[in-house]
Amino acid sequence: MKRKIGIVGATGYTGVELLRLLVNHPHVDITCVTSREHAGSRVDAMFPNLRGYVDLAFSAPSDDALSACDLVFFATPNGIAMKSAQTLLDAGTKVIDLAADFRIKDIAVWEKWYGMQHASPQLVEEAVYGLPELNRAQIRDARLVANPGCYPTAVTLGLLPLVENGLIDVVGIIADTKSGVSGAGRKAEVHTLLAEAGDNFKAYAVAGHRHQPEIAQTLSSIAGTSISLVFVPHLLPMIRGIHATLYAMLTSEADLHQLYTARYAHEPFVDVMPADSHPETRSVRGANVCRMAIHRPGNTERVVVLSVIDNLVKGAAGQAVQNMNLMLGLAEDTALKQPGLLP
Ligand SMILES: NC(=O)C1=CN([C@@H]2O[C@H](COP(=O)(O)OP(=O)(O)OC[C@H]3O[C@@H](n4cnc5c(N)ncnc54)[C@H](OP(=O)(O)O)[C@@H]3O)[C@@H](O)[C@H]2O)C=CC1
Ligand SMILES: CC(=O)N[C@@H](CCC(=O)OP(=O)(O)O)C(=O)O
Repeated sequence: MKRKIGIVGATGYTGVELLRLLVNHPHVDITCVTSREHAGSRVDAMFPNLRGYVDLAFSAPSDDALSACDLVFFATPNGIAMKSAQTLLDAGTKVIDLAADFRIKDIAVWEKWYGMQHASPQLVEEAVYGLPELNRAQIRDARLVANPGCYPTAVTLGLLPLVENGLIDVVGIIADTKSGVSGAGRKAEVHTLLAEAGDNFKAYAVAGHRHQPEIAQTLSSIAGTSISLVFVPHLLPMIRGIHATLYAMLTSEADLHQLYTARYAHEPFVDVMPADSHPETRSVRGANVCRMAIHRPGNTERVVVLSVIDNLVKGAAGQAVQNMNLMLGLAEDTALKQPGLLP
């Protein structure tokens, strides 16, 4: 029997990406898609790429309607899923939040970075951080999954083998990251206008970005000690993609390429390229893949990892479907095996 799936916020960029991936999923039926602004409109009127695939209209979000689903994705701004999650879980509906409501375990830290009071602090401990390469077994048993942020996915996967093996200095790691404008969502904002973001390149949030504590939480818990990480995001004049350039100082010698290939040998959605390669964002466009390569410039103690993802796929909707497959006891790669879109 097919599982019933709901998507809250189905008119946003991650919402429509969930739709694109799930219409080809053999074991699920999308039964409820919400939008407050476009309630009553047909999905394929708004998204013609889905004509012939989806015979549904958007409805206003309602916990009653969503509770009839087996699993609900929240592809909504921060602070929305936390208001409905308890009701849905009580009704037996599993929840995956693509926003950050359940990512940070320390509620005071979350409230500081997200500027609001948490509405469901009782659920934060239970929520599983949805990075399958780290938490696969717990995700399988989870009712509530906090899908990781886009930058944290690229950065954490890029540093994981080094941190797990205690090979780098945990002070002074640098994550120099760049994102395409779809990372900012579909809502109208001046800084993502073509005339503002096009033919331009700039850093932002250097003083502090909410993904820094998310990355530090994960890496610190792996390292068993507090990690210090400088995280600098930049906005690139492209639509999809994240490129993370990660710098760390080695404290022990190891064959790093061998370490990475062994760590990710059985991971369906992590690709380690030959050492000294240069992964391109376009190679993962539309694909649920984190592609990376390891460098030791000048054979010094400095290691440089290059890690790329599509922010909307492995950075959001694709990773969410990967988590859904695990939570529903399905093959993890169902509906997710496709290469990136070149050129
Ligand atoms: N874009 C990206 O690359 C990534 C995004 N994320 C996270 O995923 C979430 C969704 O992002 P994205 O798709 O880009 O966002 P968008 O701004 O593109 O879409 C947001 C969606 O949420 C709905 N929505 C807005 N406010 C509410 C509300 N109060 N109640 C219910 N629905 C609401 C909107 O529809 P309507 O207003 O009509 O209801 C819309 O469908 C965000 O939390 C984002 O941080 C995570 C990783 C990557
Ligand atoms: C380019 C851009 O603006 N990116 C967004 C981050 C993406 C995002 O969606 O944030 P979450 O992953 O935490 O949900 C930003 O920096 O705020």
